[in-house]
Amino acid sequence: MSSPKVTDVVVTPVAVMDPPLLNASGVHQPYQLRAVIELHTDAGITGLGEAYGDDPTLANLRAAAPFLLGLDVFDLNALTRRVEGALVDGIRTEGLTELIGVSSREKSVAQTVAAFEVACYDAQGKATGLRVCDLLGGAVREAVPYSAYLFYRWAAHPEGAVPTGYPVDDWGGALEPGGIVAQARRMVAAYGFRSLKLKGGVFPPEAEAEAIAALREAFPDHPLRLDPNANWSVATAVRVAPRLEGLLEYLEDPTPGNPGMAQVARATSLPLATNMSVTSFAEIPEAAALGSVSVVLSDHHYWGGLRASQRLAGICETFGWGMSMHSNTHLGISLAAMTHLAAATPSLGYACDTHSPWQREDVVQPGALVWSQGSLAVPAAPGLGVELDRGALARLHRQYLDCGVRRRDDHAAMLLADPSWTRQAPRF
Ligand SMILES: O=C([O-])C(=O)C[C@H](O)[C@@H](O)C(=O)[O-]
Ligand SMILES: [Mg+2]
Repeated sequence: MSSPKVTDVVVTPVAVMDPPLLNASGVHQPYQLRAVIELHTDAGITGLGEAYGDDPTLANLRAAAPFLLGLDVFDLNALTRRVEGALVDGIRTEGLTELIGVSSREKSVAQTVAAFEVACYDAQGKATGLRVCDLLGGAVREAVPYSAYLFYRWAAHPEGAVPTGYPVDDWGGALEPGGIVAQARRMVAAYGFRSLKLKGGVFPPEAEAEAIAALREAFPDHPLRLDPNANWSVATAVRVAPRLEGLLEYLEDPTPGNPGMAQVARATSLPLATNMSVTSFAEIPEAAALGSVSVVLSDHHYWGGLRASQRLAGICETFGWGMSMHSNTHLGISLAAMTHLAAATPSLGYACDTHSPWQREDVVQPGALVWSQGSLAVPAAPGLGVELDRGALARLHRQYLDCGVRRRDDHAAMLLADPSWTRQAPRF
């Protein structure tokens, strides 16, 4: 078999409708942006990848694309070298959102490599007839558990934020414990999720602790998580965390930075998890020295891809840290990649996050990703096991061109509803 070589790289930005989900930064915009990557090869095989679709990410993907021509899709070290070489000058380092930690040059390179690496793996699988999880060392689980991602939310985006005819979803608002429990009941009934994660940092911690208590009462056996996205001061977190002991499987990013997280860790028996204070290899030594975290949420989109995520898994094992998986709004290509990675990573023991239940649009053909009892079966077809829906891709690209959103900005979206709103970090 001769290895497929890249002959063309196509990066297509798309916009997908997103509900008004509240978080520490504000509220989700009516559209979230993604980029679909197609690596065409001389073997007639096309590898698929998916990345954020904001302007800085697109600029980096497009800067790297010409350097990939002729790349052997099996030569992932060459991929990294080529992307690093392409981004020497003019790299865009603005982060997607403060909710996934600080931005850096290293992280922007890692994001760009990751997007293309997934597409290379998809092409490798299609060339060999193997699934991506098999290329990653073999599946240790054929069904990957995910958690229900619960959000405080409004029923609809504020007036003026959406074009005429923008369809309101049927989830309704959820601004107090009863609404969160109802949301959880619907999600658990539809998907069978076991772990339940509440996105916090929206209301005062006592109110969010009440929502957790209500979830515990309604779901006595479901592991629970709360993620205030670093919107609590150290003092607040030290006061509130002990009250959550016995209720949560972990508390995610109560407060910013490893030094603050370490103070909280000393004040509670709760495991502290993070996708904010440890989001790159450079941040690991500080976390290990301070003892700030005991669970790391991987995310192949910014850790540098599937191989880098497995490297992270090894480091987590060394330090005795648990591993979970973070999610931003994503489509089916990323969901397939997350599922293959989790299937092939033995120590990824916690149910992964996914925004899937909130998405109403996708670029992949239906049928490959099947939910059962809160888990996704690893797709059976070679590569990632998902196929592009070209009609949907064209429609969602048109939506991107028309919607005017070019960067994620939850703060600006919140200001539309409340012009007096100010971002304080941490707020509580
Ligand atoms: O676990 C997390 O921190 C996230 O998933 C960050 C995301 O950006 C989430 O908060 C969101 O989409 O609002
Ligand atoms: Mg988080």
